[in-house]
Amino acid sequence: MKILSAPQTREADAQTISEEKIASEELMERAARAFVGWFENKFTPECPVCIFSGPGNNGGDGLAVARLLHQRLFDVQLYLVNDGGQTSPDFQLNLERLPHEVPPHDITSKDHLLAIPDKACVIDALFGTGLSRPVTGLYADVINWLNEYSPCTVAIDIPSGLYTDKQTPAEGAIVQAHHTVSFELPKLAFFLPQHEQYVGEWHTVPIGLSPAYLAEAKSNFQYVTQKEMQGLLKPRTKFSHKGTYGHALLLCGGYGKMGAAVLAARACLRGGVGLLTVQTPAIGYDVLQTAVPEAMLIPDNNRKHLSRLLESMEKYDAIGIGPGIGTERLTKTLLGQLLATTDLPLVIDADAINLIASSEKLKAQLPKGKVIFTPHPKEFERLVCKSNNEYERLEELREFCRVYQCYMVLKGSHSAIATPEGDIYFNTTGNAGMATGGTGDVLTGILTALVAQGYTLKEACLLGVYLHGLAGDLAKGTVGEIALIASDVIQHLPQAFQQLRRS
Ligand SMILES: NC(=O)C1=CN([C@@H]2O[C@H](COP(=O)(O)OP(=O)(O)OC[C@H]3O[C@@H](n4cnc5c(N)ncnc54)[C@H](O)[C@@H]3O)[C@@H](O)[C@H]2O)[C@H](O)CC1
Ligand SMILES: [K+]
Repeated sequence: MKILSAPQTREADAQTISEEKIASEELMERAARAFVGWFENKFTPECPVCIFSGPGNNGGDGLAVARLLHQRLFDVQLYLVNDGGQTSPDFQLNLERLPHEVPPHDITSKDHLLAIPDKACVIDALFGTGLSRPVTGLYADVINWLNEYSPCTVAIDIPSGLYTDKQTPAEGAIVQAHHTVSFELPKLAFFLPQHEQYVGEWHTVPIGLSPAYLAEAKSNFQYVTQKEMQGLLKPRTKFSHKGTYGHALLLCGGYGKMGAAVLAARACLRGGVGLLTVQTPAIGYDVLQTAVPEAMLIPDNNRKHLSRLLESMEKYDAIGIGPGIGTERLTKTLLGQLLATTDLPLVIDADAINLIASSEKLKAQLPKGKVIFTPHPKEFERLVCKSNNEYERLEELREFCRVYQCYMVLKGSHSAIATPEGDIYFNTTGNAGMATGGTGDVLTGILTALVAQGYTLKEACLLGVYLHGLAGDLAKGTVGEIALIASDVIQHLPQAFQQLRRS
């Protein structure tokens, strides 16, 4: 699903109004009703509501919400914050529609701010997508005060002060919302970890924006939905056999790091691969054969580290390399030989990324259109570069994938999947419990399995990352976030496949 920029949101708005031949105030009413529908599911009328409206249409939404919540028996206090600027026509209209039981209180100085009741919910309707400069002055005073004293803040459309699709200048104040209820689609800003403290939990509510506009709009940013992922999942056919689902080769493990190999191998098998061969240092022989009996094992000549590339790779369909391999010189040589000789698709993770990061020669050997990298932010920094903020990092990510014609999964709370064409997809499954050792090895196993089964590299990235997160979410349901370990993710993969198939 596309993510729109702030100007595109305005265009979508305008096209909807013209196609449906409605007045803009009607779209605002729809938006307010959609917000109130969400709000009523979350809060009861026992909860006092304080609404802070700014001068534009986001403020107008706040006024309409005040009226609708009052009709639904909520106790509403309404504050109009204005430093002397113009108000929008739809703001004016909704001001006139307010019932007399909801008198607006003007806030034109911070001295006008009144204490917020302990159990109140604050609705932030100061600014939305029309924010045109960093928030300072009176508005910043109000935002800073809300951030300090509001027990619970729900932002309408976007936390006020946060830019929709670019870096917010450091001097701008930003609301720290607990919930953000965005109209129709999430904003790009919601997917960046640097904004977690502002966005809180985000939700979307449909307001019927023009489907034609949404279909035609060009955007390099998308987010992954369950429906799209369900469409990617291939069914198994009755007359299939293990050969139908590919043969994966995993190069992983090292002295003291055999766990990484076990996790990757188990995840690869649970990812649906037909056959799996694992090459590990000799020391891993007993470990792998005992822990993962379904996998075939080729021990390396070297006891502790991978050192020798297999002579023939013909029977394999995909190779995963990296978990637990270390950065020994011999292993680096093996990786160089692999990059230079193979025409198989490669999933490159962990120390294999670090090895490539340390060598321009290895980077130059990367086969075009054949590689998926799966770095976490530190590995990304080594492989690509450091960035000043997460927007800059997204640009660096796109550029790297374009130059090297590769795919990359930048792991994080909304993992970003970049393609050689310059598109970035944000994943929507997963949870903080997955921030634990070994979950990356699990992802490598899943991706390798999907590529071996014939999914394109892009499909494998999207589906694999989605399923990995979904399995993590299901695991959270049984063990919670704190105690969750990588093996729990593997254990819940079967359920994740089943849930996606059924959904
Ligand atoms: N399609 C939709 O999603 C719908 C969105 N709606 C809501 O409308 C806002 C966007 O409204 P807009 O009037 O364009 O912008 P804002 O309310 O965000 O603010 C504009 C207002 O504020 C002034 N301003 C901008 N930046 C600053 C600043 N830093 N300091 C002070 N003043 C500032 C600017 O000059 C204007 O006067 C969207 O988010 C939704 O909430 C509609 O309800 C319909 C559907
Ligand atoms: K807002």
